[in-house]
Amino acid sequence: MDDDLQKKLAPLRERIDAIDAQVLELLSERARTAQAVGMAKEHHAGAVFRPEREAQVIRRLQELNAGPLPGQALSAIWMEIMSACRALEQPARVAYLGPQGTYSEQAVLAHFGHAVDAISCGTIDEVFRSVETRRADFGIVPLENSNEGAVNRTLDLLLSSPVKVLGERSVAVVQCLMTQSGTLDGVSVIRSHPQSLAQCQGWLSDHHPELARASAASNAEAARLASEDPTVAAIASEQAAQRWGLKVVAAGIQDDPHNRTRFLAIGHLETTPSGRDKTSLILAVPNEAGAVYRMLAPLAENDVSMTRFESRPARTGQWEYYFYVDIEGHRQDPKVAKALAALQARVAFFKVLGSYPVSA
Ligand SMILES: C=C(O[C@@H]1C=C(C(=O)O)C=C[C@H]1O)C(=O)O
Repeated sequence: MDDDLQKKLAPLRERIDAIDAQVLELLSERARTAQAVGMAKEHHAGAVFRPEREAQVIRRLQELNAGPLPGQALSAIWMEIMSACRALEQPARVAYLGPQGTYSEQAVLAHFGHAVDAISCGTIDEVFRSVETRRADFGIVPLENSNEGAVNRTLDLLLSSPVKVLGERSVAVVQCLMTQSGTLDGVSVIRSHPQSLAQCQGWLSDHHPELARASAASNAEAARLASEDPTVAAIASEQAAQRWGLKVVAAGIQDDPHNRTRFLAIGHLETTPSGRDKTSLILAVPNEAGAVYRMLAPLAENDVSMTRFESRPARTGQWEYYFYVDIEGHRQDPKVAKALAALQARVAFFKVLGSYPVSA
């Protein structure tokens, strides 16, 4: 390295070393304090993971932040700090739709941090079952994709399962084309989950109309298959490429550059209000004129905003539907509580899936 540069860097690096030592000292102090919280909770049989508190910690730091680090970087750093502190109390066991390298795994790490026992499941049903039987403390399930719409299996299981929704996490979907060699030489087929193939169909038709497309159980499974067969290319996340030792041929090939998937965190916890929350409900009304209008009136009357409305056939063969409704606010907020009480009195079916912090 050139001498001049060396001279400039040496004192700056010394300064960084000194700062890191201070940061470490403070982190250790924070971890000891979190352990004290853990002991108090154990004494009172309180839950280790408190989503509303974690949301507040991150929101407060976002407000305090004067830069230069962007807010997103702070959130990611503090998520890991809290994850490590939590793990001193007890590492969370989190079930997700595997295998490793799926966007679901990314959602686990973004929502709970890396200091967790991530349990890979073969199906969305298995994720729910793992939480219900308490093999896992929490689960992460895909709810909707900004391109492809709702994940129906998740909607159906939310209806029948006793688990609660305790958080949401949106993950940017960046689809990558990958092979063993990093080129498409000798490749005859592109494999991926059908939803991912659908998300990239414009790009594939423009760039590689000659290559056959075939479905795989998951993107990560497609990557695994490609790692065993040089004639297979996979569409999956960059993490899957790393996991299976593949090279990326093209990145960001999804037709919509803003493609995102929203996941829900499920478990047995009831969260308390964090200050900015959402409540998810399932409702049904008799199949008659004006019923949906009347069903929703208590929300408007109590000034509660609806942020999502989705219907799903009730499978009675009668053209009846379940409505999946998200509203702003926590079920313990007075105006939400009032709206929900009025709503419950007018519907044929009423289920609160949970109230939880709006994700940053
Ligand atoms: C330390 C606590 O326990 C966990 C860890 C947190 C943290 O590290 O800040 C926050 C909430 C909990 O998930 C707490 O409840 O305050």
